[in-house]
Amino acid sequence: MKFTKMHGLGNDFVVVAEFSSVPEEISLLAQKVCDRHFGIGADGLVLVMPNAGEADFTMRIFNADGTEAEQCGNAVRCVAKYVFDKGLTDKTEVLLETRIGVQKLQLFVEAGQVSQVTVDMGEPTLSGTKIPTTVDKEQVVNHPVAVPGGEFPFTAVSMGNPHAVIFVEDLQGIELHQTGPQIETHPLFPRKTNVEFVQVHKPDDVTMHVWERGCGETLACGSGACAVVVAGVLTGNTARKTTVHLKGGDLHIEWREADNRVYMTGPSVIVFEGSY
Ligand SMILES: N[C@@H](CCC[C@H](N)C(=O)O)C(=O)O
Repeated sequence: MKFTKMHGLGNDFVVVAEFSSVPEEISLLAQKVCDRHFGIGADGLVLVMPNAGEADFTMRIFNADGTEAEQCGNAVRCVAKYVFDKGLTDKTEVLLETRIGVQKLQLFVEAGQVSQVTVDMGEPTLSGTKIPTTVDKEQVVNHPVAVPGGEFPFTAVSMGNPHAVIFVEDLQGIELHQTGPQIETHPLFPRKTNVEFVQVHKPDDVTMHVWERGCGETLACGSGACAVVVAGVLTGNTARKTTVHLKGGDLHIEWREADNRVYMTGPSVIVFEGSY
């Protein structure tokens, strides 16, 4: 199987474009290739496939534990670079079908290669049961979650996948590897959740650390950064246009008032090619 190793701000993926549909044993394949000791090593396995409908391509994303995610902002940017840089398209506006629908990608090209991508990440879902959480409210804002590591007020946002966003005074005081998995698997979240801890420097400038569902700590999470800005606006912590600093670099996020959609801009990188 030919693959391309890519990353979006250190959130890394094995990208494969060899299949026309999802293979039966995809969960096992994802676990094997993502293993950092016995496989290639990645946070996720990404399939790029042809699309039979209005979109240009189809993407599916599988976490390192073999579970399928509905959405992945960093992987979407990687796919944009993959299809353009490899000559599968010459369009700079690409339609990509993911499990949450067709996403529009704007590609910025420098010297014939994609350097940055803006992704229309769609409208956030805020209804507690739709995210899903077990909290039956229109919005779940600063709701308490109690775990052995402490009690935290979280704001729940779905960007197609679930996120629990927690604003804290000092990120250094957070034991991410302890509290992350405790919140990820808390009964409040029937399909588990991604967990973002955020420190606000200025309303348009925040730092986020992320514990991802199905992967553990990653260096960046695109859908998570979008959820952070939505939660930031709902809680009065951030502006609608905010730079989110992650361990792997920066993302520029805008939750646009005019259309209620979230736009994410950031880079993606090809690291190497191989066969497995
Ligand atoms: N890193 C991704 C999100 C990947 C999926 C996530 N772990 C989930 O299970 O929802 C991103 O950049 O959005």
